[in-house]
Amino acid sequence: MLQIVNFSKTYKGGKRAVDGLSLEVNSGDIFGFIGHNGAGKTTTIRAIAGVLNFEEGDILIDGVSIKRDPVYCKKVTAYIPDNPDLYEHLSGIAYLNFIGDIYEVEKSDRRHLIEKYADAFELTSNLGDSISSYSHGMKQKLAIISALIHSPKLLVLDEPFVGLDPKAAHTLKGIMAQMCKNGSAIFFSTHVLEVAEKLCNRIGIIKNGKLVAYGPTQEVTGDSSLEDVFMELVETKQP
Ligand SMILES: Nc1ncnc2c1ncn2[C@@H]1O[C@H](COP(=O)(O)OP(=O)(O)OP(=O)(O)O)[C@@H](O)[C@H]1O
Repeated sequence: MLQIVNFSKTYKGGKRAVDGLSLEVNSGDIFGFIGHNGAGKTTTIRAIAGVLNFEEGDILIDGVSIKRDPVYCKKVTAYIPDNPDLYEHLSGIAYLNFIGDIYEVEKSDRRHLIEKYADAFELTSNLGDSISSYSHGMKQKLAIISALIHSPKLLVLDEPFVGLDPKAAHTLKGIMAQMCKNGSAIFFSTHVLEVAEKLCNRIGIIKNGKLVAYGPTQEVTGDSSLEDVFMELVETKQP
């Protein structure tokens, strides 16, 4: 579902944030992308989501290069940034309908999905309120619901559990597992290694823009915990 092929990104000013990254996430996978602050996670995620241009390498979603057909790729992908930027002057329900219109979600499906996910995240009674009155966590829940209502083939999340209360985090984990059972693929970054270890069937660890570990979670961790593996990889000095 997601193929990253030799992707590199150098920002203006010369910072090489990601260097020759290649990985695959298949339908049914929950892929955890782990790395220290500044490792290159958000850069990679923004490139997958089609909001960051890049020259080197390619990214394919559902077999289609985002350079060749960015509209198709955006249509089948949902992206939830770590700090969602929503239209604050809209009410929650107006925002969800706006997203539903953009993704051409049929009206009766839309109503059903909004009800289902707003109930799951306990946001139903707030949907009529202006987004400007929402707390950070409520905005994050709304962004998550807006991503789920168009049933993406690929769900991309940047630090999804930061800012969510424990119940909402639990709900999101359940929904992610269910989506993968139904054939979607999920790619998310996290600093919470226990969550990655429990939730992800595959993981990648990025260090200074390079992938230093990658594969099925159990193969990457072996007999150690993910935390031990991560600390060892991150603390090892590069030659
Ligand atoms: N717009 C930019 N211009 C220049 N350098 C940038 C820009 N955005 C990110 N960088 C640099 O690229 C590197 C990777 O940043 P990125 O945001 O991808 O890291 P990250 O792994 O998401 O970190 P964190 O865990 O702190 O969110 C960092 O050294 C950062 O300073």
